[in-house]
Amino acid sequence: MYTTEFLDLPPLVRAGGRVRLPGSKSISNRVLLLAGLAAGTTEVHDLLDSDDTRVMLDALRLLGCDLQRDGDVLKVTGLGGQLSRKEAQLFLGNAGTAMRPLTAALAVLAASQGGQFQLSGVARMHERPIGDLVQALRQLGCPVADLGQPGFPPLQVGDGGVHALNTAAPIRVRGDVSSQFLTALLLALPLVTAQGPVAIEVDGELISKPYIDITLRLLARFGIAVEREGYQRFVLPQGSAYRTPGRIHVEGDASSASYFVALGAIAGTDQPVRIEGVGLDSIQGDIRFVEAAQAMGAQVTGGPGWLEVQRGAWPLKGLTLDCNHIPDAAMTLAVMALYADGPTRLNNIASWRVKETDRIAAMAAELRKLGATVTEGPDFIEVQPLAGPWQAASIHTYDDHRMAMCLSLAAFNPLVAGEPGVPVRILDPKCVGKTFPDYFETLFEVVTPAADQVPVLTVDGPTASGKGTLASELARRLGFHLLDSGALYRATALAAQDAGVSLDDEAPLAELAGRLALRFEGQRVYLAGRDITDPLRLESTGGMASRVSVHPAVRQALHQLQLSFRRAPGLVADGRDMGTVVFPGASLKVFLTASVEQRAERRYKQLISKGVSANLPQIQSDLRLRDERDANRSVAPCRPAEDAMLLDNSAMSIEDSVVQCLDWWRQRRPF
Ligand SMILES: O=C(O)C1=C[C@@H](OP(=O)(O)O)[C@@H](O)[C@H](O)C1
Ligand SMILES: C=C(OP(=O)(O)O)C(=O)O
Repeated sequence: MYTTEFLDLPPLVRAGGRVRLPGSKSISNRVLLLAGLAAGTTEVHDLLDSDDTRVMLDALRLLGCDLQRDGDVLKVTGLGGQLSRKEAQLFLGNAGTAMRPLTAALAVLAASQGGQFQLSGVARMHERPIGDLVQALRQLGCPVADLGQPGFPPLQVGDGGVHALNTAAPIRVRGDVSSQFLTALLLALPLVTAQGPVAIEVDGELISKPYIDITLRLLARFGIAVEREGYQRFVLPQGSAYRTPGRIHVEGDASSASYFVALGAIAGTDQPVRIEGVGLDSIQGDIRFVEAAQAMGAQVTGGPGWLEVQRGAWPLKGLTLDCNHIPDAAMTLAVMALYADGPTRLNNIASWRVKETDRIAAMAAELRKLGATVTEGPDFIEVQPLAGPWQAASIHTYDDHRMAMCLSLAAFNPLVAGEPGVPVRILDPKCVGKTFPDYFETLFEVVTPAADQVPVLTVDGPTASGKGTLASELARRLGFHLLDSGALYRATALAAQDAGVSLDDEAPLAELAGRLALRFEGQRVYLAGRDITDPLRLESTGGMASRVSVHPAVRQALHQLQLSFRRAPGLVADGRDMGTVVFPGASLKVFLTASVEQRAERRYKQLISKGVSANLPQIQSDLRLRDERDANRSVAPCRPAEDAMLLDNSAMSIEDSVVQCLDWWRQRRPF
């Protein structure tokens, strides 16, 4: 997951390949709660691992459920309807699928067994309505206290006492704010059917109906057959009891699939975008996003557990659609609308206003930043395709995973072949952690950036100038790949040593460099499968690398390998000729220097701290020698590029240097 302050997406042109989706949030949290309430152990396969499921798991653990991980399987041993703890404070983040159902289940359990639970979440959760559910629970006779603003979390359910519940009369609940209130009652009320059946009646037009279908299907898997009259009246039969199915599989998330369906529809594809984990047989209502995407032009085929998407009509076709049945995936249509031939109007989406953020307002504001004309109303949004050029925009994401994922699709803006397009900056990309922590990594695996549009920042400088530390910190803060080009020369030197090749023998050295089997894995480096991280850092290896790197043929052999590090979202390249030779078009070139005395002292301290004996005057004279050799070699001498920014860090902390470079970087970006 990218935890950077922002993530810059280069303009993207093509897509294709295979995507494996994470598990469905809606199924995961329902299954977890049902397994937690049931007796016995449920093996949950392919559970979503994200913020929303983590808060549910934490809550179940606090309530006394036993949770055991076994590879990809989670074994949940439930409470069997009996509270094992009578008090707990539960933090539920911004997960509606945890807050609403747990409120109902704990209200019922606390009232009937004597208990008291506090449920809270992030600030936005405390602005998301829950009053209709609270009212329904109070009708039933459950004590529920508002701990903040009435009608919103935080809440306290139960007061420690045992209360007789009024299950004879139908429980009425409003359905037009969120279907999760009805879902919550359906999941919780089997707990109070000992005396007789319990009926729920919906007031007003129920929204987001397909989510009720998911609830009913999963209840059925846990042995509860709900009788129903459409979406108006539901009856839980007397004696309903959760029975674990033993083993249950979570489908891939159909809402998450929408971004990749859109990708296939928008991007030119060499091969289709294949989406695995969810298919046309999905029990999730958001699978019907496929129909909307097809209506806009996407070519979609699919089967059980898979979908394949390719661009069909181009530009896409604008559409007008009642999106009440696909409230989450519909957001994706608003971004597809940018690529359409006419306006797109999404109707009946009032619930967008009370989700992770006010999504109608947020979507309108961010699409306008890209240059679109957007009209919004209380329950609709209308987007006109872009008339003029796209604007490079810095997109606010409002701590809303879907804003981040949807707006990433705006990076496909080089609509005319040959146009470079503009980058899109996604602020706070870690918000995708709610349902799809690796969204951006997954995206980068299947997209191709526009030619020469992946940004590069080079850091060149002499030995021990601190460029390695600076470059890796810059890469970390920008979420970019890192090329430590020195490591390639060092690895070549080690490979030569292994093969008994002389460091002066240019042709065989170049041959070795050309087929270097190097692999970088986090902080570790492997050469032909052997971990060379430590030998790579030895002073003696540095000296050998300096000798190897004077050979033009070796430099040439490593050139292509270095270029291959330039991948989305961007690259920080550290070395001696990154800005001058390898990436002459880099957006920012930093040439880092420090006095020989300073560098020698740093190196000296570094060695001493590693327990290696060192001699300061010796290090100084070695450095002078290497500087001279590097600066005066005929090929790619270590000198600043003409357009490089010089940074003498002799008297600067690492953080000061990082801040300075990020400042320059920001100035060069079009946001
Ligand atoms: O029950 C569910 O799993 C959900 C129901 C929908 O909410 P509303 O019923 O509030 O529209 C949906 O937006 C949410 O992401 C998940
Ligand atoms: C509305 C959403 O989440 P929640 O389950 O918190 O309601 C969503 O995921 O788009």
